[in-house]
Amino acid sequence: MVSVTRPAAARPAGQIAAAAPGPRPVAGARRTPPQPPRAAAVPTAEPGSTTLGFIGIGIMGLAMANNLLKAGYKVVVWNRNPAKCEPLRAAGAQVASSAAEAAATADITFAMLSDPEAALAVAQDVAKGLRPGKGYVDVSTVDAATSAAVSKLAAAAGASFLEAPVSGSKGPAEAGQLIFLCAGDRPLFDAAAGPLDVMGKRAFYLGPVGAGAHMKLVVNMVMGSMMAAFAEGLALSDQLGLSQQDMLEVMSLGAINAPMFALKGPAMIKGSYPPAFPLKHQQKDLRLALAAADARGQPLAVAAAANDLYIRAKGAGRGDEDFSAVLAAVLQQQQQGQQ
Ligand SMILES: NC(=O)C1=CN([C@@H]2O[C@H](COP(=O)(O)OP(=O)(O)OC[C@H]3O[C@@H](n4cnc5c(N)ncnc54)[C@H](OP(=O)(O)O)[C@@H]3O)[C@@H](O)[C@H]2O)C=CC1
Ligand SMILES: O=CCCC(=O)O
Repeated sequence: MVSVTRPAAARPAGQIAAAAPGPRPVAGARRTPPQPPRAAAVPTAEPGSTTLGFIGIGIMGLAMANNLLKAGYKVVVWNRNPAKCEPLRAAGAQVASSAAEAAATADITFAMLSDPEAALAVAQDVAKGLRPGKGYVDVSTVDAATSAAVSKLAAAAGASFLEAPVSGSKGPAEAGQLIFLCAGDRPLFDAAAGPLDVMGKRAFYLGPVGAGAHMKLVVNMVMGSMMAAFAEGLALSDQLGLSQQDMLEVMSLGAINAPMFALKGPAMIKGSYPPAFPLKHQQKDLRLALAAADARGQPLAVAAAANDLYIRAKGAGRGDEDFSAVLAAVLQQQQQGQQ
């Protein structure tokens, strides 16, 4: 993986910096509230010796954990519905009985969970297994406030924390071609370079906790709006008696060419939306991006209109289909307009 932002690993594999001793109590001094243990350095992850935790074995987690196993890392996994861990057990993973057990077993634990509520709930259990010298990397797409809350839980346990949401869907996850948008503890970013390299093609280090979440929400806000506009284009082409196939080809040759259109378009034309990126997650990302913009007084007129379409599609029972099923909401509106 080429990373513009990651320097060479800061320390040799396996070398753990000792935690600095806390300040001596001073007689007569005012009592200070209990401080969280200071985070000790996380050893650089190495295949063969490092145990990696993976929590959240959904569409993305399954592919990502599988790649870690294939690269030779020892992997311990946990999922709320334990049946989803079975393919990974068959591939050599250890299956933990709780998120806390996975985090207690692993040196660095990754989590790929559906939304802010899930990320926070699971982090509360994970924190019970975290210790100084361990790292927690949350790769779920959440808002910055949730990420900060998860970061605090890790810090209270003396562990290091990195938020690292990903760009790229099921295919790139399977191919180890994700793009990581990392922020938080820089030494953990360096220590996790190997696993990030196995799962992705590029890892950005963007700064303090919140920067990764924000970058992810901006990118997915644009993506959700693009997909909604694309769906409207397909519907309008059909209305105008044009070939949708021709529309795809014309778009593929011009400045608005995007891999997403070529990837999703042919199935959309057939009314087929096999889930790679579930529509309910795209709607969640638009909701979070709109809230982040609203908090800063920025209107997002296009994204807000797109969000309405995803809400309609979700309401029509399409939340677990691919986000390209937003076309179904466009077609439904089209039919209503014609009645
Ligand atoms: N699919 C994609 O293309 C991409 C998705 N993302 C983001 O990655 C995250 C996961 O996406 P994806 O894998 O597609 O989603 P899935 O819906 O396939 O998986 C969601 C995971 O979260 C778990 N989960 C949900 N609620 C809870 C809870 N309360 N407690 C414990 N576990 C819970 C699920 O467990 P269970 O199986 O038990 O329900 C499952 O493991 C989301 O934040 C999404 O926005 C980011 C980039 C691309
Ligand atoms: O969050 C999902 C992103 C999907 C993608 O980048 O293709």
